[in-house]
Amino acid sequence: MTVLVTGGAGYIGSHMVLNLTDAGEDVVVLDNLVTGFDWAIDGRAKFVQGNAGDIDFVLKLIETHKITEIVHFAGSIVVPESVADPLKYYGNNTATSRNLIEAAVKGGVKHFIFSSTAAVYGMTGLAPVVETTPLNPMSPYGRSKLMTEWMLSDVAAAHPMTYGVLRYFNVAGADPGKRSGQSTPLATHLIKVACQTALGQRAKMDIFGTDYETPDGTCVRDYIHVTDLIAAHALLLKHLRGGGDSTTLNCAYGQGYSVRQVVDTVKAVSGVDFLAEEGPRRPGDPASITATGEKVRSLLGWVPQHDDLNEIVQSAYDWERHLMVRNR
Ligand SMILES: NC(=O)c1ccc[n+]([C@@H]2O[C@H](COP(=O)([O-])OP(=O)(O)OC[C@H]3O[C@@H](n4cnc5c(N)ncnc54)[C@H](O)[C@@H]3O)[C@@H](O)[C@H]2O)c1
Ligand SMILES: O=c1ccn([C@@H]2O[C@H](COP(=O)(O)OP(=O)(O)O[C@H]3O[C@H](CO)[C@@H](O)[C@H](O)[C@H]3O)[C@@H](O)[C@H]2O)c(=O)[nH]1
Repeated sequence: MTVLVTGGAGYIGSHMVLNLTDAGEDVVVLDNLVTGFDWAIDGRAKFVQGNAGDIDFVLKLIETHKITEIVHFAGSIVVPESVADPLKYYGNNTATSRNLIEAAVKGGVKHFIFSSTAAVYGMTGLAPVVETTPLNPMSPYGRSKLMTEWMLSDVAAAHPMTYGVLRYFNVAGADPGKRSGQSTPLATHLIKVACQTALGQRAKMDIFGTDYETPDGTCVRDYIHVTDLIAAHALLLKHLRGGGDSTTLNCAYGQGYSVRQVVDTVKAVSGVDFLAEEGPRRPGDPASITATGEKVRSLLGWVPQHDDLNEIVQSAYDWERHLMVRNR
């Protein structure tokens, strides 16, 4: 059994690679390094640089390395960028995934795990969503991911491949052993940006929108530690290998935090009272999105170990400091 991890040089994918290699699995990473880093790929995995949407290239990889499962992280991930440049997202998310799935079917891959997103739900109100909540994505990013979910469902009905879709909520934090973390210097994620500001890498940060219908007027998100998220992937892989049915699961804790709460937590953890300027809304942002995570707990026996905002922020902050030293 060899697992192909697309996007394994990126933030979340590199943590999946560590989880698999720590468990003694054979892993091939396919990444074009557009946002990822080769140094983030664990040395026990084989790295191939290339495009996950190149059918012939991927098919050859599948045959050469006897790939039995694909965990597909590769893609473009910034919600406001998808509003400004939708074709990039329909290209690198929907079309790339379509080609990768074709290669998987042609190569006889048994199981396929896909990184989907909370953004498939869109505007949902303040109540936590469940997997059956109607899907109404409000950004091209969310729609580009939902189309891949639909393709997987159709393909698995027609071919002998099972799949797992994991809808991630807001991922943050780093490997406890500091082997990887969110490393993109221009990342747009709130916790990353706030940590960079606390460390003086940015003169200030912006709070995008203070007039939302939420308790303090700023957007609410369900932040999940990357280690817990990857544990859900490992359990899902086990489920599929054991003959479990294809499934779609929210990955979240069921606890929402506002932008202001996150900024305050980063200030408390870092001890720095940095400047967070209130500004207009950012395009494509839903006001609030949280999920209970009940299905992933009951189906896979997932038990989060790091569901504490202070711990998540501390982990992200420690990684940011580590990166500063590393990049000096
Ligand atoms: N970060 C989050 O909070 C979050 C939340 C929900 C879903 N996701 C999804 O998780 C996945 C991983 O996100 P991330 O935060 O690790 O992002 P990332 O940008 O760090 O990682 C993406 C990786 O994919 C690679 N890549 C991109 N396009 C490729 C292509 N066509 N062929 C080969 N490699 C390619 C990049 O070089 C990078 O290494 C994405 O699919 C994203 O949509 C992320
Ligand atoms: O400098 C910043 C950055 C973000 N925000 C706000 O913080 C919230 C969270 O934003 P961000 O961290 O960029 O995450 P999302 O836009 O919610 O998207 C992330 O989380 C989604 C799942 O919920 C994933 O699908 C996306 O890939 C991932 O980027 C939003 O309200 C932003 O407007 C700010 O106010 N200031």
